[in-house]
Amino acid sequence: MANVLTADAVRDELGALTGWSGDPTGITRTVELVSFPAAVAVVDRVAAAAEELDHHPDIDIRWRTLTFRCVTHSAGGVTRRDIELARRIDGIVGEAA
Ligand SMILES: C[C@H](O)[C@H](O)[C@H]1CNC2=NC(N)=NC(=O)C2=N1
Repeated sequence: MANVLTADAVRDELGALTGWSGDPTGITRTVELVSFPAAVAVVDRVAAAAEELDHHPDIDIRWRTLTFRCVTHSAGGVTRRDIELARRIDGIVGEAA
């Protein structure tokens, strides 16, 4: 359970993110884009950010709706790496169509 955040810490971090919910087992955000290509373009940019961070979200793609889930699989819970990835995803989504 190395560096997995407590429930209180996750709650505090969620307050500074946009539209995320969850707990120490994982944090999730669902967004709707204007089209399927726009959603896939967001996924492509998130993929680049994930590679930069070497930290990858679980991604569910359903037409224009994307659901991102962040958890540090090797730690078995939410760590600071997930918070940073979520912050990067918020930036990408905020700039999207
Ligand atoms: C070797 C590489 O650093 C690890 O496999 C990384 C890759 N991306 C990852 N992403 C996530 N979400 N959890 C991990 O434990 C993880 N581990």
